[in-house]
Amino acid sequence: MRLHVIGLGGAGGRIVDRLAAGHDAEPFLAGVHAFDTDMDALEALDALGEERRYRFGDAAGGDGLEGDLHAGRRLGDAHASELDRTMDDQQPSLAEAFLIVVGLGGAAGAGAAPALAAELSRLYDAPVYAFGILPVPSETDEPDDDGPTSGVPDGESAPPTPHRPLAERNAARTLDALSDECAAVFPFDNAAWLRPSETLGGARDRLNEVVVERVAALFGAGETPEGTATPQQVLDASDVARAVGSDGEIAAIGHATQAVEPPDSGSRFGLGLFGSSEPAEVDTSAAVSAIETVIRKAARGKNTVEVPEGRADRTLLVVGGPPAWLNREAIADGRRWLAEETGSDAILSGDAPVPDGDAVSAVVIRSGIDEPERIRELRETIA
Ligand SMILES: Nc1nc2c(ncn2[C@@H]2O[C@H](COP(=O)(O)OP(=O)(O)OP(=O)(O)O)[C@@H](O)[C@H]2O)c(=O)[nH]1
Repeated sequence: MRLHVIGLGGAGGRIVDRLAAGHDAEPFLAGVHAFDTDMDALEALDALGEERRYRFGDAAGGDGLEGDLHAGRRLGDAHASELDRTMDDQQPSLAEAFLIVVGLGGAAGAGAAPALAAELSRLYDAPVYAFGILPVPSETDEPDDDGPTSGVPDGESAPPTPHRPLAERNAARTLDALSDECAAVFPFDNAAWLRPSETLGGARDRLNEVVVERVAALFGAGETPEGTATPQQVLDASDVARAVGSDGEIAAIGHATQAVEPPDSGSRFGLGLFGSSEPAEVDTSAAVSAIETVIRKAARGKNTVEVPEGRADRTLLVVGGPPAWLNREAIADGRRWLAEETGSDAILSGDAPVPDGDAVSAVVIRSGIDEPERIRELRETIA
């Protein structure tokens, strides 16, 4: 689908910069912008040139807002239409969906996100989704000279986790506001993805790569390069919209890939007998097993946010890979298995053929889920 992605604040900017670096040439990425009050943070971006980044909010004097969410909200309200106008050069009216990427514990991004979501919803028919990064508990801990939140001497070890005493409360408030303004919210639980020895500062590039990989896997799935055979069940923007709904519900993304031999490699299965115009053959049991494994891993592996009991009202399954590997029966079996696994009545599914691919992949979206534990913890901070 044609997606217009907006990164707000430090985290949002770094993530969309990485998305642009890895996926700029792909048709799903119709527009990318990074907006921040902090000039230095914007200048540190690599892939997004001047024309795709924009500093707003003169009142912030070119800096971040250091956690002051009220100030962030005021700036967001004052500048939402200016931010929308900044997007005009990338034809937002053609977008089939908008995705606002933002670190929920901050102030500049989290403050501006609800107002920008409201403005985009008011101006365009396309759904506005949010990808909201949840803070880690150690951000609110008091700095401790020996702990991971302290300064790190002489750059010997990983950069520290910045101290943000208001991060959890900002996140809880912003989640609520985004649920009111967005069609759906995809939380990403930094804490669940952080390894025990890591600090947020040291791990952020790795975490950002996971976010980018999932955004691309979901929103890039329906886009086949020109000249590709049409998939049997094309995934489009309305499938995603139906799966995640329009009421601001929380949704989780699972994703897995498994390497397979390209069908035209002429070795194990193809034997080199097929010309390029003939479909290559793949051993059926190998295809069935690859598809079954990848669907299970996407469903049971680590999701963007933990789903209590794995249960969901609605589930979307997208299976991708070289067309010869997309075994219809295995996909149908996978759908049945997933319906049982999630207790979903509605399982939507689609294909994402990758003609020259060397892996099969599955994306599983769960929507209509019980409240994840980490989100309950965050909400308790403002109860
Ligand atoms: N995954 C990930 N999370 C980040 C990153 N940077 C910050 N975060 C998280 O996002 C939250 C907000 O940080 P920023 O995006 O830097 O904040 P900001 O919106 O610029 O707001 P202020 O700094 O308060 O002006 C933090 O509390 C962290 O939880 C990052 O690069 N990757």
